[in-house]
Amino acid sequence: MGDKKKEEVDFVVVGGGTAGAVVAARLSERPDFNVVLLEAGGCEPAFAQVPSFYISDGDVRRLLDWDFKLEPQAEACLGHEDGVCHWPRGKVLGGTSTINGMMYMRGNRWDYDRWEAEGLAGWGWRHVLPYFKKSEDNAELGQKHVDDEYHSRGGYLTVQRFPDQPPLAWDILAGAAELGFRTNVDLNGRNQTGFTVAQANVRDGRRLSLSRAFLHPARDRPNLRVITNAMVVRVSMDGDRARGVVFHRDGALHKLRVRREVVLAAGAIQTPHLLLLSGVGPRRHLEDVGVRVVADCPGVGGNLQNHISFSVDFAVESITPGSNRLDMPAFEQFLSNGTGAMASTGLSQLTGFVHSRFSDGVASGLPDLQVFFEGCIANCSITGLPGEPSHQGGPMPFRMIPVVLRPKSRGEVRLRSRDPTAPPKLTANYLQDRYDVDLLIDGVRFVQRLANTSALRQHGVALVMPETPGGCSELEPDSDAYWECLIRHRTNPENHQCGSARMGPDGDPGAVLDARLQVRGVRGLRVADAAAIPHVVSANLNAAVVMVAERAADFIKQDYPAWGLDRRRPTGSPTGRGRGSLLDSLLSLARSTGDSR
Ligand SMILES: Cc1cc2nc3c(=O)[nH]c(=O)nc-3n(C[C@H](O)[C@H](O)[C@H](O)COP(=O)(O)OP(=O)(O)OC[C@H]3O[C@@H](n4cnc5c(N)ncnc54)[C@H](O)[C@@H]3O)c2cc1C
Repeated sequence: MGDKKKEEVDFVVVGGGTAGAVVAARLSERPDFNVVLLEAGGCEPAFAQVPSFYISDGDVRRLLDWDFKLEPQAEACLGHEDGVCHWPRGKVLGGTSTINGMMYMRGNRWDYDRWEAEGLAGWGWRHVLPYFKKSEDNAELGQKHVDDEYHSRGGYLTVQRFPDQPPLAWDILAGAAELGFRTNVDLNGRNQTGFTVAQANVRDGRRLSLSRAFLHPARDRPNLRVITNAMVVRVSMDGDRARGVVFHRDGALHKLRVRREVVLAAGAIQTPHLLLLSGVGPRRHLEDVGVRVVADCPGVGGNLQNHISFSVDFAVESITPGSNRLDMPAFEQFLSNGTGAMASTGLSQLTGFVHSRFSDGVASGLPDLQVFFEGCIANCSITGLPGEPSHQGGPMPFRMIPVVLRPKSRGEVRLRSRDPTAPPKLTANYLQDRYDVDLLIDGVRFVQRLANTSALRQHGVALVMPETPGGCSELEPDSDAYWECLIRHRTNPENHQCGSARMGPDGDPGAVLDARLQVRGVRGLRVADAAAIPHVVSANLNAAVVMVAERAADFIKQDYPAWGLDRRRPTGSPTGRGRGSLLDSLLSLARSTGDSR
C-alpha cells in the first residue's frame, strides 16, 4: 500500500467468497478498471479440493470456518450444547464455496418471478436465467439429466456430476420412482419436482470453488490485486459517499480509497455487520451501540432467512460399515485420475423436491420440501457419517433430511458493540412459526414412506429411533408430538442464509438496496452477495448468489461505460441515477466542453 496516490483504486471488493470472486473477476475484465479484492481468510488449501472431505465437520473444516454461534432461543436448538446452534461460513478465498457441498441448484422459477412481482423490475426468471447460463460451463449437455434449454457451455463455472455414486444412491432413486417421482432428471429445468443425482461444482473430480473457477483465470491481470488475511473493519464515508475501506492486516490498520465504488461481498452475516459498523442501519440500534449514523436504513440486518431441516436416522443392513472408508486404493485412485469414492460426497450428492400436504399440489410446480441425504462418504470416518459416530458394527447408518424450502421464521444480525472484532449477535427465531414445524413433521413422514418402498426395504433399510432428549421420552414414539419435540431439540439449520440487506422497490421501508444492488441513501456502495436476496430461493443457494454477483458486475460495467468520459462524473448514485447510459456520457461530455445543447 505505498504512497497515498497508489492507495486509491477504482473498486474495492470486500470478501473473496462466492460473490466476491465473481465480481472481482468480472470487473477486472475491463482493463480500464483497477480492482482490489480483500479477503479476511487465507488462500484455499489443497485439501479443500477433495470432495469427500467437505463434511468433515470437525477439525478439517473448522480451520477455514468462521463458525458463527446463534443466540440461544426458547423453541429450537434445545438439545445443542448450551442450546446454541452453529452456522459454518467459509473464512478462506472462495468463502463458503470452499467448504460447501458443491451441489448446483438454482431454485424454482416462481422464486424469481415473485421478486419481480414484488416490484424488483428486471429480476424475473426470464431476466435471471441468462445470468445463470452466463457463468455456467455444463459438461453434461445432451444427457438425460440436463435439459439443454436451461443450460450452457463456455462460462467459468464447470457444472457436472461427481464421477462416483454409492450404490445406495441409485436404490434411493428407485424408491422415489416407486412413489411416483420422476428420477434422474434435471431439477434445474422445466420441472423441479423429482429426485436426482445432482450436478455439482466439480472439475476433474475436484471441488471447483468460486475462487478456482473465477479468480484463477484472472490472476495474471495487472488491474486485479487479491489481498488475503485482510479483515475489513468498516467502510469509510465522506458524508453519504463511500470513500474506501479500513482494513486490518499484519497487526496494523490500513486505508484504501476508491474512486468509484466499494462492493460488499462479505456474505449474509458480515455484509450487514459491516454496514452497521459503517453507520448504515437502523438509527436506534446504531445509537444504542454508539456508532455514528450515516444513513438511517431500518432494513439492515433484518429479514435474515435460512432453510431449516431435520435429520432422520436410518440404517441399511446390506452395507457393511467401512465399505466407503478412506483407504489407500481410494486415495491412489483419486490422485491418479480424480475418480473413486474420494471424488464424491457420497449420498449428499442426491436430492429431491417434493410436495407436502401443505403445498398447492404437484400441478403448482412449486415443491415446498427438499430432501437431502447424508452418509456413505469416504473420509476419515468409518461409517461415512460426519462426526464419526461410535457405531462400529451392524447395519450402516445414513440420514434423510427434509428441508423447509420457504420457511417463515426471520432472524436478524445486530452489533454486540462497535468493536469490529466482536462477532455479530445472530438471532434465527427458528420454528417460531407453526408452518415450519408442521412442514418438517410432514417431511419426516415422507422419508419414512421412502424408506418403506420395496427398493429400500430389500436392503434392510429401517428407521433408527433416536435417543430422546429432554421431555421427548415421555411422548408416544413416532407420534407427531414426539417428532416435534425432537425437531425442537435437534434443530438442523441449513446453510443458505440470505436477505439481511435485501433489495426492494422504492417506498419499501425494509429495502436496503435498489434493484441495481446499490445501498439506498449512500453513494458508491453496492452489495453483491447472499445478503441482497430478498427471499431465500427454493433450493441450495450458491448458484443464486453467483447469479446476483454476475448481475452486480454487469450493473457496475453499465454504470461506468468504457468511454473514457465518465471519470469526470461524480461516482455512484443512491437510486440508480447517473446510470451511465450513452445519453449520460454524451451529456457529461457536453457539460465538460461547455456545450449544453
Ligand atoms: C456446509 C455448507 C454446505 C453448503 N452446501 C451448499 C451446496 O451444496 N450447494 C449450494 O448451492 N450452496 C451450499 N451452501 C451455501 C453456499 O455455499 C452459500 O450460500 C454461498 O457460498 C454464499 O456466498 P456469499 O458470497 O454470500 O458468502 P461467502 O461465500 O461466505 O463469502 C463471504 C466472504 O467474505 C469474507 N469476509 C467476511 N467478512 C469479511 C471482512 N470483514 N473483511 C474481509 N473479508 C470478509 C469471508 O471470509 C468469505 O470469504 C453451503 C454452505 C455451507 C456452510
